[in-house]
Amino acid sequence: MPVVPSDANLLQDRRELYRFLATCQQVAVEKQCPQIASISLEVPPLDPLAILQALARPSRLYFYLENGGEQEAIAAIDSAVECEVSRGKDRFDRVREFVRSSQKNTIATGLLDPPFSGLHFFCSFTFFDDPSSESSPFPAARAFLPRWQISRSQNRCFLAINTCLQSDDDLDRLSERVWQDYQNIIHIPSNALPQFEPLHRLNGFKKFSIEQLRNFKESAIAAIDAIGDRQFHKIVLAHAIDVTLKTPFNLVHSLQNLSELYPDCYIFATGNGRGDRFIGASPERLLGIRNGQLVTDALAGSAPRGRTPREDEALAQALLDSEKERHEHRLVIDFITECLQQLGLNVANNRAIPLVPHLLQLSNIQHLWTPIRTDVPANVHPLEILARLHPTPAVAGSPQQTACEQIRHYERFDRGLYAAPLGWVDDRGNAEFIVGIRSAWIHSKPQSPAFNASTNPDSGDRARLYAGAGIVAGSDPDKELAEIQLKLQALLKALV
Ligand SMILES: C=C(O[C@@H]1C=C(C(=O)O)C=C[C@H]1O)C(=O)O
Repeated sequence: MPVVPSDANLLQDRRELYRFLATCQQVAVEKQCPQIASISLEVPPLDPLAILQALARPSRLYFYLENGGEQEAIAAIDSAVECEVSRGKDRFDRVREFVRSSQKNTIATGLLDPPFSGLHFFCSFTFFDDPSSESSPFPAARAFLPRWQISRSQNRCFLAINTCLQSDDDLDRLSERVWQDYQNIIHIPSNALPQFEPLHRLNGFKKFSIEQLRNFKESAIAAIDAIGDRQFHKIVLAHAIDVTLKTPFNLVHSLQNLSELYPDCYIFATGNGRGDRFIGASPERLLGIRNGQLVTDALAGSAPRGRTPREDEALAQALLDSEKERHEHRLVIDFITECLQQLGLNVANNRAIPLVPHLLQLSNIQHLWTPIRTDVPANVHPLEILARLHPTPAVAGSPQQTACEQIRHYERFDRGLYAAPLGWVDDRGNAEFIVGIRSAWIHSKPQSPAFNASTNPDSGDRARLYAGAGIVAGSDPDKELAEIQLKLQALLKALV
C-alpha cells in the first residue's frame, strides 16, 4: 500500500487536501483503476458511540465494537468499498482477496503507526456458509472499508476518512465533501449521548417463542441419546425467541445498557444498510492478534452466579471440579490447538495453554475459560486462521461436521450471525474477532396497508434473541434449559 508522507494536517488545510486527492486521482488514471484515498489522524478525545449515534442510519453499513476491559472502542460508518459473499465455502478466502486488492489500491497518508489508527476492514460472517435468504438478511460474508472510522484506545483517539476515487470524479466536489465530513465529525459533542437509563423500564414488549422451550428440552434429550450412541461427542443447541417492541428500538440506548451490565464483555453492533441490526455482548474472543501475538479463548462450561458470596463460591468450585464441564471445555481446547498446529503455529509450550481453566465471571453467569496464546508469523493471514477456527466446539460441537448437520436437524430457525465471527483486520496483520453470542437480530416488521398507529401501538421493531448451551454425555436437560432461560432473560433485560 503506497503511503504519501505529509507534514501538514490535510484536514486543516484545504489546498493540501485537494493536492492529495489530485495525486490519488492521477494514480487512478494511470492504473485505470479506482483508488482509495485514506487519511488518518489523531483527534481530541471523541466517544465512538456518540459518533455512531450521530452518523449511523438504517441505509448505511456500520459496525461498532467495544472492549471495556481494555478501554477500547471502534466505530465504522458507511462504506468506501465493500464486498458481499452470499454463500460458499470459500467465503473467508474471498474476503481476504477483497482486503488484499483494496489495500493494493489504497493510498494512505497521515498518522498510520499507533495501534488502532489507520485502515481497518470490518467483517461479519454468518454461522453457516449457506444462510437461508428469507430469514437471514446478512450474507455469508461481508467486509467493508468504512467511509468514517473512529477508534479510541485509553485516552487516544484516531479518525480515518476513506474515499474511493474514480478517474473522472469532480475533485472540487469530492474535496469539499471530505472537508465537510471532517468538520461534522470533530464537532459532534461526546456529551450528546443520552443519560444511561435501564431500558426495561422504558420499553414494553410482547414475546413469543419461535418454537416452544419444551422443544428445546426434547432436542436436548434426543441429543444426549445420540451422544450415548457415540454418533458425536458434543452439540451446542440454541433456542430463539421473537419479541415485538412497543417503542422503537434505540441502538445507542441498548449498547449503553449492555456495556453497563456486562463491563467485561465485547459490546457489538452491526447494521446491513437495509435496516437490519445485530447487537450483543459477547464474552468470547475468537481471535485477537496484536503485533504478531495471537490470543483465542476456549470458553465452555457454565454455571449461574450465586445470590450470596458463599453460594457463588460453591457454584464456581463445583464448575471447576465437574468432570462433565471440564470435558466439555477440553473439547474446545483440543480443537483450537489442533487448528493452530495445522497452520504451523506453536502451541506446544507451557505458556500457550494454562493447565487449569480460569473462571470468567459475568453478572449473571460464570464460565470455564482458557485463553490460548501463540506467535503468528507474518505469512499467516488472520482470515486464514479464522476460517480454520470457525465454528469451534464452543458453539457447534464435536466432531465439527456432524455437529453442524445435527444443529440443522434440531434447530428450526436460521442462526444468521448468531455464534459467528464478527470483527476487523487492519493492514498490519492485527485483528479482533469475537463470537456473536448473547446477541439479537433487530428488524422492522413489514407494516400492512391497514396499519394504523393509533390502533396498533407496536413500534414495528422486532427482536430475535438467541441463546445456546453445550450438550455432552452426562448433561442434564433441565439444567441446559435453565441455562438457556438465564441467558435469554439477561438479554431481554439488556436489550428491550
Ligand atoms: C452458545 C452459547 O454459549 C457458549 C456455550 C457455553 C456452555 O454451554 O457452557 C459457554 C459459553 C459459550 O461458548 C450462547 O451463549 O449462546
